[in-house]
Amino acid sequence: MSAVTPIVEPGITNGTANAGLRGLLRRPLAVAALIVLAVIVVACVLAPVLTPYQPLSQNLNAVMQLPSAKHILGTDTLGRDVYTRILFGGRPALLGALEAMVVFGVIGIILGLIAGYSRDAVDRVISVFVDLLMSLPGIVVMFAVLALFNNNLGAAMVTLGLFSSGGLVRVVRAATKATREELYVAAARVSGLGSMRILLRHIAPKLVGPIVIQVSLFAGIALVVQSGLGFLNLGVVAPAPSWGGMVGEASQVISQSPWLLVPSGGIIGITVLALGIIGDAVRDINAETKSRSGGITRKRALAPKATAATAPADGDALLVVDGLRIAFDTPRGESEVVHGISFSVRRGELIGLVGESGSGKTVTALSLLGLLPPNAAITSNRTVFDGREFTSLSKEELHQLRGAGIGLISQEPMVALDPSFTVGQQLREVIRAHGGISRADAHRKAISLLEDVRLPEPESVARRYPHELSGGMAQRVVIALSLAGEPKLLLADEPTTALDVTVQAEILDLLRALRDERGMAILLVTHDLGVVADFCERAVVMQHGRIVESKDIDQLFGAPEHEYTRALIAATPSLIDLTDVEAQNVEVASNAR
Ligand SMILES: Nc1ncnc2c1ncn2[C@@H]1O[C@H](COP(=O)(O)OP(=O)(O)OP(=O)(O)O)[C@@H](O)[C@H]1O
Repeated sequence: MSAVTPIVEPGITNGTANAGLRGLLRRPLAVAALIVLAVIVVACVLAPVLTPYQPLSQNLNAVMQLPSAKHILGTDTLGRDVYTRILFGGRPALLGALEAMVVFGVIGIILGLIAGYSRDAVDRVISVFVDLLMSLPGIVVMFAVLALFNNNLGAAMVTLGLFSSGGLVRVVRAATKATREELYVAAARVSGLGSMRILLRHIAPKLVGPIVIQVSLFAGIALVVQSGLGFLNLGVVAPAPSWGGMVGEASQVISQSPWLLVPSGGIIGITVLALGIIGDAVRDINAETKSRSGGITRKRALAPKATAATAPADGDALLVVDGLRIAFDTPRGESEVVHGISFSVRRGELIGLVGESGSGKTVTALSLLGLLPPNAAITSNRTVFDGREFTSLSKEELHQLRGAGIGLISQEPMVALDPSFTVGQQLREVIRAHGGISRADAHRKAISLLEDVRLPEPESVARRYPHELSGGMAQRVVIALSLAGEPKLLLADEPTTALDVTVQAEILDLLRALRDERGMAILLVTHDLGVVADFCERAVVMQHGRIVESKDIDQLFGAPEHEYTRALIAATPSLIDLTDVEAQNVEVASNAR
């Protein structure tokens, strides 16, 4: 066991220090906690000018007095002014907590950043060091240090900070690992920026939220430990004032003067509470920032607008989208990006939604799952999935649909995996969320899903953290996660964009094989006509938020009608030969008829 294990937040912030401070100032409770903390710190620092008494001066004629105008918090067993002793006693308490916090923060942040950013050997060495720190009984070591260093409180607090820093190293390491996989970090690396600059400029600011949470929570813990030492008359030795020592003295005379426990215990409680409130507020701000930037928020429902689009016939369609419009509320006003599109997906069909960047493919797909950010307004005449009209579904039903009826594979597999949990833990969590089964059954199903997505050594993969996977493996894990709810429709948003060419082909082969085995439909969102030609049976072509053409693949490539489709084909050189062949096929077929 480590000295103190801070609470590990799996979330990773995208917030900046400024946004965090603004968020704090918008929360009255957090502002009150900040003010209380500031007043306590300033009062302790300015103690000599805020009180006419000395902390050690005794008056045996006025012992254990209740608060009065002369002694606003009363006097103790030796007639010393309690208010004065609290002010002076706060100095070692706050200084000790600060020392522990600095050591905790510096070691946690530096080692976490280095471990998270470097690969292999350095990461492994730091991880072993952290494991070692966390396995040693830090509190016992702290007592040994006190004995060794002649009751030196500073040395004890440094020891506490060091032995508690393992948890922070892990949090920062996981957050750094996730952030370093972001596309913009890769781009910065490719553009020749040095590691130190990338770490300080691109990664460290993203970690401010989790670090502030951990450090503020630890500060409270350090203060309690420091007070505990004072209570045991260690570190700050009587008659010198310390908050813990004052609690100890008050508890000895609790039957004669119960009041004495109030100011000494109260100041510790108030300070720890203020630190806790600040930590909680930062955690809330962090979660809000994350959900805003991650866009995992339910869509804003509006009344459907009339549309000129023709409603597709349901027939044996699994999904029917009729007159879908998507608009974003932006600082420049409302901007409609999808203008009343209609299309359908048949059961078990491999269908492509294709178009250039910005044509509205992704927002169309995400709108089906309610995954657009809150500034999106979605309207449609009708959206029917598996015979059920979306607008008739309650929040809970729509939530169940996500993952169960419709699965999602995102562009960036690493973004879809939580860096703080192993593959097995994440799979088990999703499996158990879908069907209340036992842990052991969930584990068996997780392994079988990993086998289904053709991952070798599934047991070993299940034990790994996301950062221990290659891009192709991570995408297979994401596919396994999306299969956990046995969806009827899989939305695959550019599932191969982040992968190299050979892995891309393997992932597409896997998706095709899974469709054959499970009979689910796959809606592939892509800008790559080559992928569409290779994978899909039918394609819907989008341009500027409108569908310009929707056809079976042979027809689309053989006889493209719209000039935009022709331009897209012409811009994909590998397809030009294919279209010649397809054109001949279409011609032969029509001659035969
Ligand atoms: N949160 C948002 N706020 C405002 N506009 C947005 C938001 N998200 C997307 N858009 C706009 O919606 C339009 C369609 O975006 P979408 O991501 O669907 O394009 P896409 O066809 O998938 O392109 P890409 O392949 O580059 O992702 C774009 O003009 C984009 O700027």
